[in-house]
Amino acid sequence: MEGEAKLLEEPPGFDHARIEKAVREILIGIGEDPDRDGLRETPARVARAYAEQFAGLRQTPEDALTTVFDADHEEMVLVKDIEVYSVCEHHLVPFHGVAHVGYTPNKKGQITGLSKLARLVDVYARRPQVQERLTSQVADALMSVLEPRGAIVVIEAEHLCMTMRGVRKPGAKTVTSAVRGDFRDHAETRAEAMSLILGRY
Ligand SMILES: Nc1nc2c(ncn2[C@@H]2O[C@H](COP(=O)(O)OP(=O)(O)OP(=O)(O)O)[C@@H](O)[C@H]2O)c(=O)[nH]1
Ligand SMILES: [Zn+2]
Repeated sequence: MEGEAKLLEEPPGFDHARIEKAVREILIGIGEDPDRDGLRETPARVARAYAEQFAGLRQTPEDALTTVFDADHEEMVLVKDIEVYSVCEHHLVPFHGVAHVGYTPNKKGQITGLSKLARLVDVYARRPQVQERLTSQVADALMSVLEPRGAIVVIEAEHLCMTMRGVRKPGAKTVTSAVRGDFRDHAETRAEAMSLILGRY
């Protein structure tokens, strides 16, 4: 699948004990005392938080796009401003922003539940990511599961690794897009989607 991350064939089950052990080591590594009151439960808390933040590693797009309806609608469907939280794979710190996800139903007029598009974003956002891959994975998954005539995904995000550390440029926004099918082939369809995304309609 285009843009698909190279993951382990079968990602192992989530290993709480291993994460707890590693977080304890990190605390020691930064010069902290992992046995002091405030930190004693931290390794277990981090493991629970990671189980949630990285739940997408154990999910497939089919888990998200569970509902497909037949509707007499072949025009564009776009859900914009879907809040997205992910974690950059370089520094394991968050990047967050909004995703806009659209598609044009196939000739059979098959559509999916609107919430399912947001769930699909989460399947890929809840993994160590780069924004570019997240964007194309959502577009490719939509194409392969729903088989629409086209798909468009635009993500606007701020990366905390550029804000709170490193180059320290708060406010810098990264915009990525992936267009498939008729959004790639027809400039007018793409322009219509972009004007809906930008609120110029
Ligand atoms: N293309 C892309 N780059 C990203 C993303 N998230 C973080 N990065 C970048 O990944 C790069 C990693 O660069 P390195 O030079 O290996 O790491 P570093 O020394 O911590 O880099 P600085 O962040 O510049 O301090 C940085 O330029 C980050 O801004 C992303 O989603 N997409
Ligand atoms: Zn980063």
